[in-house]
Amino acid sequence: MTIGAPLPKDDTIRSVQARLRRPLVLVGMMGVGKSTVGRKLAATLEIPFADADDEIVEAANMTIPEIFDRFGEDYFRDGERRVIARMMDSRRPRVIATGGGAFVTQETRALILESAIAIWLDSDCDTLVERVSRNDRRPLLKDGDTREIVRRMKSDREPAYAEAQLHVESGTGPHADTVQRIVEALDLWL
Ligand SMILES: Nc1ncnc2c1ncn2[C@@H]1O[C@H](COP(=O)(O)OP(=O)(O)O)[C@@H](O)[C@H]1O
Ligand SMILES: O=C(O)C1=C[C@@H](OP(=O)(O)O)[C@@H](O)[C@H](O)C1
Ligand SMILES: [Mg+2]
Repeated sequence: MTIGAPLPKDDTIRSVQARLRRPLVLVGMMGVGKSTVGRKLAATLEIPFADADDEIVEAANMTIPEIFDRFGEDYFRDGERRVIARMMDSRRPRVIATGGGAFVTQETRALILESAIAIWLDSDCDTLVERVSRNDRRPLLKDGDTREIVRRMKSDREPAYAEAQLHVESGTGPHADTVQRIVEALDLWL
């Protein structure tokens, strides 16, 4: 009997670990699960995890809503690009979760594609809306109807996300299901 979500087979994990030579960078819409799935993916592959948003907060010594409020989105994107550029300096394998807009900035996207393996995590709008509604830490959602903003943003951003090397569904099941799909996609791709 299997209890809980399936985990990738040990030999698949070991085979991916042995062939991984670059960081894995999770990209995709806010609420898709980059931060939470990313942490679990890193634990599964026994490699370090970092969240670019956390590094921006640390570097600026301000929360993300404070940065948007005081300096605006362009300033945030510039800081995000610099933080991610620094993170790409080391090519050692690790998992990096980005904020949803990072891969949409052309220069940041080019940096990631050159140095890492980008994995586009994708969910339908209903799932995204449900997940982002769990907290109010995302400044781009504060003015207007969340469903409408998410729908428009997803459609605007999809051409950029589609440049990622891998595309993996982050469905309504447990996080471990998404981790399993990522490991399987890497096993085929590497
Ligand atoms: N199967 C799942 N995959 C990803 N996230 C999930 C899943 N189930 C629930 N969530 C939740 O969705 C919310 C958003 O996840 P988060 O990792 O912060 O997304 P992101 O970093 O992409 O904005 C969190 O509360 C997370 O626990
Ligand atoms: O999609 C975006 O533009 C943003 C997503 C957020 O990160 P998550 O994708 O982790 O929510 C954060 O970087 C900021 O609020 C902007
Ligand atoms: Mg996140």
